[in-house]
Formats: sequence, structure tokens, C-alpha cells
Amino acid sequence: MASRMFIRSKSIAFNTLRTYSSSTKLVDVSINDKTGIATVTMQRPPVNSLNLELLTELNGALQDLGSKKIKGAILTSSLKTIFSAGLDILEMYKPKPERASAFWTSLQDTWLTLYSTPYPTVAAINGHSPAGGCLLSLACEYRIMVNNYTIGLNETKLGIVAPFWFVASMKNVISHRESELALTSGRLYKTDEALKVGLIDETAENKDDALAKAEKFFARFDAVNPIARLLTKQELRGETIKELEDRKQEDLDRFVGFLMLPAVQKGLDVYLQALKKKQ
Ligand SMILES: CCCCCCCCCCCC/C=C/CC(=O)SCCNC(=O)CCNC(=O)[C@H](O)C(C)(C)COP(=O)(O)OP(=O)(O)OC[C@H]1O[C@@H](n2cnc3c(N)ncnc32)[C@H](O)[C@@H]1OP(=O)(O)O
Repeated sequence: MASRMFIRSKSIAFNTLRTYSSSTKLVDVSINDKTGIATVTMQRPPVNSLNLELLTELNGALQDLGSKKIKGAILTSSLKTIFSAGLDILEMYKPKPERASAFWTSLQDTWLTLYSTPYPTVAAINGHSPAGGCLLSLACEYRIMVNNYTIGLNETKLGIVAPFWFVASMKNVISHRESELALTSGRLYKTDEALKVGLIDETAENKDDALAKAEKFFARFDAVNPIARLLTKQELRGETIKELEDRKQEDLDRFVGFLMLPAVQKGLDVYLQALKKKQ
């Protein structure tokens, strides 16, 4: 079998599976030469909480893929039991306003990039995926989740409010009624429950199974004109994207203002303490 070039951190080696690989500290991207599928792996232990740096690297990686000829991209995690624990609570707890602004802007931008990629996307959810983790997976076109984990927009449980584009992301996937029930109560669904309401599309035994199923999802487009596919995606997602673009500053001001409320800080304090006590 012919060897293929494998580039990683400026060194060149030979590998039969990957022709392209770029690894930053927090995000690894590899493209399988045989299938044309890119795998974007978040790697920020212990829980892939989304801080400014991870979001910036993730957004950069997703944007770079837009200029490559790929069949699709899979978003997943390097961690054994966690896809992403959502937003890094420490970015919101006692924040410096400038950092909080940069952080929220990077979340908005990452969501906009992921929600509107020209290439098909699958979230291979190989572990727990609360709040911001769920948001990232909702921005993908298809969700495959490994059994026995949890997913959902649980913001109210932290005493915070999911912004309109989090809510829209959910409502574009599951029904308005189910979204209302889930978001107001901060419900986290187990994998099988998430499948029942359509929050995920398929379950998987393990990560490898999820990756194999993702490949099958991309194969659905083999006989579809890519431009027709993309324009259809834009038609379906355009309104939600435009709403955030139009209200980006308002949303940012709201976030920063919200974080400055003593009651919000108190709620985050209690939640953080509870997370620590768990051990
Ligand atoms: C008045 C109306 C105005 C309206 C305006 C609205 C505008 C404001 C909008 C604000 C919206 C903000 C949106 C936020 C969305 C989010 O994503 S918030 C984050 C939500 N995440 C969670 O709730 C998850 C919390 N974590 C867990 O449940 C668990 O950690 C886990 C299930 C993910 C993993 O469990 P396990 O494997 O047992 O690990 P742990 O021991 O719990 O954790 C290890 C380690 O990581 C720390 N950690 C966990 N999650 C986070 C996190 N999200 N951020 C930061 N750190 C986290 C945890 O504390 C442990 O740390 P130590 O080892 O103890 O130091």
C-alpha cells in the first residue's frame, strides 16, 4: 500500500491514514486521506470546559477546514467520559469585564462558524455533554452519542439563563414543547432519553462505533450535489444565524451585564462549591 504523507507539528512522517494533521494545544485536527473526513478533537482535560483559548482554537480549526476539500467533519473529545462540560464556569465567576467580553465573543463566533460550515458536520458525543457542550453538538448537523452519558441545556440549574440562540439551537432540533420543558427545568437527558426526543440522532456503543456511524452519515451525501446541499443548509439555518449576527452586541452586553449581578455570582459560587464537594 502506498505510504501517505503525515504532517504534524512541522515534522513529516509516514502514515497510511492521515494526510493532514494539525495539533494545537487544545484542539487536534486530522483528515483521513482515504475517506476525506476530518476529525476535530477537543483536548482540554479534565473536562474540556470551554474557555477563551479552547474556543479560539476550535473556531480557527473549523474555519481552516472550510478551505479544504473534505467530505465532512466530526467533532469529538479526547477524554474518556466527557465530550465537553460546557462553558468554563471560571470564565464567568468573578470575571474581568474585558476577558468576559472576549470570551463571550469567541463563543458567539465559534457557534456561528460551526452552525454555518460549508461541509457536513457530526458530533460524536463520547461522554457527558451539558450546557455549552450540548450547544456545540446542536450546531452540528447530526449527533451520535455513546450510551450512558448525559446531555442537555441545564443552565437554569446554575441560576443562569440560556440566551436566545441556545434556545433556538434546541428548538431547531426538538419540539418547542420539549424545549420548554427541558430548558425551564435544566433537564439533562440520558443517551436513550435524548434519542427518544430527537435530541440525538443515533446511539453508539463506544467512540469507535460513533466514528464509524458518522462515516455512514456522510455517505448519504455521496449522490447529492454539494452546492444544492449547502444552499439547502443555508436556507434552513440562515434565519437563526442572522438573528445572532444582528443581535451580537446586544447579546454580549446582556451577558456581561448579567455576570455583574451579585445574585448571579452567588449562584455560580454555590454551583462551583457543589462541583468541588462532589469528590
Ligand atoms: C435577568 C435575565 C437576563 C437574561 C440574560 C441572559 C444572558 C446571560 C447568559 C449566560 C449564559 C451562560 C451559559 C452557560 C452555559 C454553560 O455551559 S455553563 C456550564 C455548565 N456546565 C455544567 O453544569 C457541567 C458541570 N460539570 C459536571 O457536571 C461534571 O464536572 C461532569 C459531568 C462534566 C464531569 O464529571 P466528573 O468526571 O465527575 O468530573 P468532576 O470531578 O465533576 O470535574 C473535574 C474538575 O473539573 C471542574 N469542572 C467541571 N465542569 C466545569 C466547568 N463547566 N467549568 C469549569 N470547571 C469545571 C470540576 O470543578 C473539577 O475541578 P477540581 O478538580 O475540583 O478542581
